[in-house]
Amino acid sequence: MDHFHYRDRDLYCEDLPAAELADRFGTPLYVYSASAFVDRLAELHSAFAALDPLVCYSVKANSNLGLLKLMAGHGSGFDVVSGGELYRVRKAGGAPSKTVFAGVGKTDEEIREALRAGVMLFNVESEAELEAIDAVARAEGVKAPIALRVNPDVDPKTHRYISTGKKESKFGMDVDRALLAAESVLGMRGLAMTGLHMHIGSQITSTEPYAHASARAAELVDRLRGMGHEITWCNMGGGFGIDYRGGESRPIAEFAEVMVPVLRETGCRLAMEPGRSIAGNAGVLLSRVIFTKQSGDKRFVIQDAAMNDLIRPALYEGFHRIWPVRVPEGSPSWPDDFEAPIPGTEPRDVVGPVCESGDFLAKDRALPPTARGDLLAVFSAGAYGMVMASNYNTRPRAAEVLVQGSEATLVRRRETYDDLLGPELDVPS
Ligand SMILES: Cc1ncc(COP(=O)(O)O)c(C=O)c1O
Ligand SMILES: N[C@@H](CCCC[NH3+])C(=O)O
Repeated sequence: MDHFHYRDRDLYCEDLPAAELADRFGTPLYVYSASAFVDRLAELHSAFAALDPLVCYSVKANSNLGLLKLMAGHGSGFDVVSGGELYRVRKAGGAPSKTVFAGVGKTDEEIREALRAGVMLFNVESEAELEAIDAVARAEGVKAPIALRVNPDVDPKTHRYISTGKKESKFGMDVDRALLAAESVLGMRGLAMTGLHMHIGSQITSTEPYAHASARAAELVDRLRGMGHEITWCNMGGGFGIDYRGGESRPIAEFAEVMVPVLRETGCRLAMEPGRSIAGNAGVLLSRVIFTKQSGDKRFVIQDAAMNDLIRPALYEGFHRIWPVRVPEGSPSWPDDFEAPIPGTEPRDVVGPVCESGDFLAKDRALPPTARGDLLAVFSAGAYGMVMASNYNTRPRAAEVLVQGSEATLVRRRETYDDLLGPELDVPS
């Protein structure tokens, strides 16, 4: 099922018209399709079934409590990178025993909390971190289950800001260092190395880097076992790319095709940490046009979603398809190709109200004529959208709504100005 689709000229999320959601909950508004989350989880499970997989949904992509609850209810595990994310997972009823904890800078306090919660694996990113976890675990009288995060030195051919598996990355350890570290783990009483971890980057749209990484992983599992480590988990991270423009992603089954035969040889269970490939196309951001204007030859659409709501265009030159919620006559209800000329459109910059020239959602984008009050939909906004939102310009963060069939549940209300005062303290005069 196509979770977001046009019926005639109106955008729907599952069985609900997007315009109705915008009227009911206000804009800007993040709209998520529950079925999109659940279907994608099922697709991952079935593609990798031969490896008895545990999908650890990467909370950083979208940490809305309602969504975490939905995922936990469907048996998902979680990938967290902070004490805060672990706290949210637990609040949502997620099982720590299905939760992996990554991050290059875990504090002793976070390590202790995670140990007490009983996380499934710490993904360890440096020698210094091994020592820290060992010390905390011994003080707690337990053994911490760990996996070394190894950089297989493959180029994932993605944006440089979201490439992580190269030798020179701040994440993980290169293979040689990891092997030395693995030797030293044998002498650490607070650690039990039960897994191997890799994550090579994000928004990866070819299978080749995964084929390389899987081969390296299989080799390494052998070597670690040779040293005496009982490796039972192979965690290949996240990173599967999605369609932002349309047509660039690969089906999950194609990634599985290159990974499964290699990893099956290890006899390990597969853990994975998909974020974007689950959440990305399960969400859209709805906005309402405030004004239109022309400056020189440029036409601007000023709408109420800004860089504080969705920073990907400003930060990574991220491309998000934008199309009216109700498409006017004379334009296609859904263009086949957003980068080719589209009849009934003119190039426009879609910008927000924030006081920065970098506050844009799209530049020179083909859009049908729009007027004050019209609604726009910004697609593929379910991952790294709301989680990266801020209150810049003292703008309340958007509401989030979860749609299932013809039911809409508000899973986060729009912030009020009072919410924005937060824990800030009045300075005594
Ligand atoms: C260690 C780790 N796991 C999982 C993810 C999730 O990646 P993605 O959203 O691309 O699936 C990331 C982010 O790149 C990550 O750094
Ligand atoms: N925030 C990035 C992805 C970060 C990947 C996290 N390791 C994006 O929006 O594309």
